[in-house]
This record gives sequence, C-alpha cells and structure tokens, in this order.
Amino acid sequence: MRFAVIGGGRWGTALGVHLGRNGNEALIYDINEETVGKINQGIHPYTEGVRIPEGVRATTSIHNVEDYENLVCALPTQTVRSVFSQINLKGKRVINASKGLELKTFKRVSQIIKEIEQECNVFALSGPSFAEEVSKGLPTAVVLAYEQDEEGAHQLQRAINSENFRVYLNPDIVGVELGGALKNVIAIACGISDGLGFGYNARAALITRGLVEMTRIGVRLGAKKETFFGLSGAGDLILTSTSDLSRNRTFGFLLGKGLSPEKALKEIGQVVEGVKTAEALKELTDREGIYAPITEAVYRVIIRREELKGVLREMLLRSPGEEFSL
Ligand SMILES: NC(=O)C1=CN([C@@H]2O[C@H](COP(=O)(O)OP(=O)(O)OC[C@H]3O[C@@H](n4cnc5c(N)ncnc54)[C@H](OP(=O)(O)O)[C@@H]3O)[C@@H](O)[C@H]2O)C=CC1
Ligand SMILES: O=C(CO)COP(=O)(O)O
Repeated sequence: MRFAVIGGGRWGTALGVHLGRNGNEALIYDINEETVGKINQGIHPYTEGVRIPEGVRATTSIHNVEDYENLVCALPTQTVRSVFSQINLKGKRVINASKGLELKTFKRVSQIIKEIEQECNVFALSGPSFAEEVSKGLPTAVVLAYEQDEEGAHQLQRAINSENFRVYLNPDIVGVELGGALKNVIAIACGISDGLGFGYNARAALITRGLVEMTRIGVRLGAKKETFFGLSGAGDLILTSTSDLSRNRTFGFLLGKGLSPEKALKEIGQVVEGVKTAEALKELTDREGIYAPITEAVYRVIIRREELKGVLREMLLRSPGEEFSL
C-alpha cells in the first residue's frame, strides 16, 4: 500500500520505517530540511544504526502527500489543524497516530480532521509503542481504531501488521484516541511522584487510580469502558508511566526534582503532549462536570504553577470514597 506520513519526528519516522520494512511505500513529510535530507540518504535521523528501507522517501513539500490515498498523522497535536488544512483530504483515509487534545476546542485529532473535511475516513493507531523500539523492529502491539470504514480498517491492518508490529482492530475510535491522549497526563503525575521519591506503592496507586479517571472521563465522552483496559488504555498507560523513555514521565520526574516546567521542557527538547492535554482536559472536565482529581493536580502544578507539596497534600487529604465510581 502507499502511505504518506505527515510529520517526520521520532514517531512519524519510526512508522515510515516500519511501513517500508513491511513492503509498503511511504513518503514522510517534515518541515525540517536536515531530517528530510538524512532520510533520503538512507540515514535514520534519530536512531543510530537503523537503515531506512527501500520505498521510504521524504519531502518538505506538503502538497506531495496529496498523491497518496492513505495519510498517517504523526504531528504534535497542536499543529494538526494548520498542517492538515493545507491538504485536500477528500476521499482519503487519515490514520491518526498523534496523542493529544486540541487546546480551546478540546477535540481529538480525528475530530479535527473531520472538521476540515467531512468526506474522508478516519482511523487511529495507538498503543504502547516507543518510536525507538519500533524503529529497531522490537516486538510491539497496537490498536487500529475505525469510525465507519470497517473494510478499510481490515485492508490497513493487513498492510501494517507484521510479526513484530501486531495490529488489533477496535471500532471504538473515541476510546482509543482518548486513551492515548489521557495517559500522558497520568504519566506526568507518575513522573512527579517518582521524582519526589514517593516509591513504588505510590506509583502503582497513581497508575490504577489514573486508569479509573481515564475510564470515567472516556465513558462520559462516549467511549466504551473496555477500551481503557486494552492496549491503547492500560497498555500505553503502564508503558508511559513506568519507563525512562517516556517524555511525559521524564517531564514529571524533572518537576519532582525541582525544575520549573520551562526548564524541564527545554531539557527534554521534544514534544511533551501531556502539558497541553492537561490544560485542555481540565477545562473540558470542568465544563462537563467530570471528577478528575489527578488531571486537576497536574494542571494546578504545570499551568497554574501552584506549589507541588501543597497540591499533593490536598490530593492526599481528599476523602477516598468508593473504589469504582464511574
Ligand atoms: N515518540 C514516540 O515514541 C511516540 C509519539 N507519539 C505521538 O506522535 C506525535 C509526534 O511525536 P514525536 O514524533 O515523538 O515528536 P518529535 O518531538 O520527535 O517530533 C515532532 C516533529 O514535529 C515537527 N513540527 C513541529 N511543528 C510542526 C509544524 N507546524 N509542521 C510540521 N512539523 C512540525 C517538529 O519539527 P521541529 O523539531 O523542527 O520543531 C518535529 O520534527 C505526538 O502526538 C506523540 O504523542 C505516539 C506514539 C509514540
Ligand atoms: O506514547 C508513547 C508511547 O506509546 C510515547 O510517550 P511519550 O510521548 O511520553 O514519550
């Protein structure tokens, strides 16, 4: 199959490399000339020692992607609207691989795409999948969600699935996209806890209560409860909240060690989606009246700049209530 990958950061490049290895053609679009130049010379721009397979090319010209029927979105979420508005999307399949919510509109990426062009089919590819490990061809399992086009999802599954990149199908695109976006906020909270030296008990509690919070928010927004127990929910939450490879967890960890949000973001130097998603999510949960204490605590620390210890103390003093209140 022929794919254009919009966004040649770590994830877009990893997906392009995987698609190429699996016998597909992939054109990676990126704004950065150096990145595009390296890919076209067969050099992986981020992972040393990994070859760019045959059939993978890169371009800095956004209009070149219009020759492709299947478009993969691997951009930072806040840039999706402006970049995709430049492309004629009519009749295309758009597979969202980004993980976040748009500020102010609180929209998921597939909703942004549909707002730009009604006449296209949207999908979401999500799950526990660090770009570096996918680039190296290490075993990974993800979910491909679809909205209406079940036949298209089966065709895409056949093109993307491989021994080391297993692709499961799920018709709940709302739940799959929300899982990928919301886990980043919980991973920041876990990073803060680890940075403060709170220990493994606290981390396990945060992951578990975080999953309940993600599920509560998701169900209220139209997702299926069980999706949050799958790869794009619990799977990605566990990966991101426990691994040093995660930018979101690392961001929280640096805050826990006393760095300001600006300094932590500068030190990481890559997109940390949970920061903007925490802001969008706090406004959304306030508007909808959804109880989301972990999201609120993260928001108060990174957006309102409240003192970490005070926010945590208030959190721990809350009445615990019932374990499962969705
Ligand atoms: N990395 C991972 O393991 C995974 C990431 N994701 C998701 O993929 C998305 C992208 O992340 P990732 O690739 O890691 O991020 P990176 O930080 O590696 O790359 C982001 C890229 O987007 C580019 N960019 C910034 N603004 C624009 C714009 N207006 N138009 C075009 N390109 C732009 C950046 O260019 P520049 O550097 O020049 O600013 C950079 O090359 C995120 O939503 C993330 O959550 C999902 C699964 C795994
Ligand atoms: O979503 C990811 C892996 O599934 C990547 O997480 P980070 O953006 O926190 O690195």
